[in-house]
Formats: sequence, C-alpha cells, structure tokens
Amino acid sequence: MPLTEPTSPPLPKAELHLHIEGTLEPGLAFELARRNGVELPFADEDALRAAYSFDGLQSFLDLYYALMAVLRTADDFTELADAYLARARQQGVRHAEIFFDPQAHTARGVPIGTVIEGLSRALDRAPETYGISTRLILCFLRDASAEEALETFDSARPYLDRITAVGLDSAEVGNPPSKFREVFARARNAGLRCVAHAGEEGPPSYVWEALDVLGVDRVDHGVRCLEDDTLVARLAAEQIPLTVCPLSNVTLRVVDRLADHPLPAMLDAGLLVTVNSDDPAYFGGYVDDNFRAIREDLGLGEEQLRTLARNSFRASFLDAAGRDALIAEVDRHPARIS
Ligand code: HPA
Ligand SMILES: [Zn+2]
Repeated sequence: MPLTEPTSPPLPKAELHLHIEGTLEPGLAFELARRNGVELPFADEDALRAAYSFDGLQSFLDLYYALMAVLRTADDFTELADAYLARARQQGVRHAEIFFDPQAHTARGVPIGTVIEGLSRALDRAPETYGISTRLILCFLRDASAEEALETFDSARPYLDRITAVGLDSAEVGNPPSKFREVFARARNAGLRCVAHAGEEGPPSYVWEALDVLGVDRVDHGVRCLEDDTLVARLAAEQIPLTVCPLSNVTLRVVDRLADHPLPAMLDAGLLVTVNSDDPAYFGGYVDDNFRAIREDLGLGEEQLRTLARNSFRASFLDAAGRDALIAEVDRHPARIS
C-alpha cells in the first residue's frame, strides 16, 4: 500500500448537509425506473453519467429534479435512504441530518406522507443497522412561491414529530431568504430548528438575511461570506456553523479547482466550518471522499481534519451528551499515517 493511503478507518463524523434525493445513484435510478414503468431520457447508466457535467447550480438542479421521477412509492424512499446509510457508515458517519424536498415529490403526485413514511422506515432502524443516528430536515424550494412553502409546511403538520428542522434550497439567486420570513416563523413557533442555503451562488446579503430574517441556527454553504469582513466577524463571534461542501463547490463551479477552495481561509478566520457531501451521487464523492480530497488538494493536516470532525458534532442538533460522546470518539481515533 502506498504511504499516502490512510491506514486507519475514516474519522467518526456527522453529515449535516446531505440531500437524500442527491444520493440517487444511476444504478438505483434505472432499477426504480424499470420497476415503476418510468421512461428516463437516457439510454443507460453510462449515458446518464455522461450528463453529469454542470456549469452552475441550475444545470445540476435540472437533472436532479428530472431523475426524481423514478421515486414513487414509500418503498422507493426507504431503499434510497438505506443505500445512503450503508455508504455513509463506510465513510465514518455516526450521525446524519438529512434534507428532503417534499415539493419536488408532491408536484409529481407523490403525497408528502409517502415520502416521510418511506424515509422514516430506513432512518428508524439506522442506529441498530448502521450505528447512525439521524434527523430529518424539511426543505422549501426557494424558486417556488412563499405561499407554496406555507402550504407545504401545513401539509407536514401531521408528521412534525419526525422533523427536526426546516431548510431552504434550490435556485438561490433572485430568491433571497427574506421571501420565506413567514414560513420560517411558523416553523420556529412549532418548535423546529432552522437552516438555509445561503452564500453558495448568492451574495453575502443573503447570509445576513438568513441570520437576521429567518433566524437560522446554521448556514448551508456560506462560502461567499468571505466577501464581507463584518459578516465573517459575526459568524465567528457567534460560532454559527457553516456546512461547506468542497466537491460540490468544484462540480457546480463555485470554485474553479479544489486547490482554490476557501476552506483553509474559513478555518483561519475562526469560523465553525464542517465538511459535507451535498449531493454525493452527482458530485463525485461521499463525505469521507470530501475529507480525503481536501487533505490531498488543500494540504490539510491531521489536526485540521480532526477539528472538522469535532465541528460536525458541535454543529449538529444532537443534545450535549450525544455530542460530547461522539467528540470523545474523534479524540480517541487513531491517527492516519500519510
Ligand atoms: O447545492 C445545492 N444548492 C441548492 N439547492 C440544492 N438542492 C440540492 N442540492 C443543492
Ligand atoms: Zn445543498
């Protein structure tokens, strides 16, 4: 084995920025298409993979929503989540806070209850089967209307005991967080936590709005905060977590090359940064693949990688005892020899 290969198992970590629909691998997509009689506009898996070349967020989203047509029954969602959890376990994930996009399914006639029940079946047995605890985060599509988000939240009310937080995703530019002030207030009143994608393609002002208008507990992506020193100081002072997704940022052209990624600058600025996979079936790797890539291309060392793993638990919605127990596992983890 070459000396550059890690010789210990992956660091224990939490994954906090993961769209379950973005874990749909071509193999499962074609299997579900056959099973459900859905015709995909690709001849085979290779033709589908060849379409995984994006010039920004929208070109990815077009394919991401198109491929979801294969997800129809509760069993499909169970299978999707099980496939993710099995891979996540191999990547050292001990806790996962998982996004789902109900409007992308209800718009196709799949009831929200089918989605939540299907996902829950896999998540409920995940501690036993995979040693992974989970939370579910219901995301609103920001390129749909504020009224539709309110209707979606109301349709989720019977299932709120299975939902930990609400989030905001899809096409960012032109759809600022303030558009969703009311639905986030409603979610908070119902006892949910709040997160939002901001500062991926959108400007720093969207991160300010996520904090001050939506009152988010975490910012998803947030990399463009570095364009605003006052914002960086605020995020660092309040230790507001940022769920950064390095391979996603390269694939969606937020940065040109991984070697240009601002993650080291974010750590140096004292930000509470975590590393995540976003849509791993599309972006070339699961979460430990992201850890490995930043180690290789950004030259991050053992202690920085451990900090990122500890941060993932600190930034999670686990209670203090759960967080501390998993942070202690990071501390006890044997060093990688590289
Ligand atoms: O990276 C993303 N950004 C915004 N919306 C998304 N929906 C899935 N992935 C993403
Ligand atoms: Zn995302």
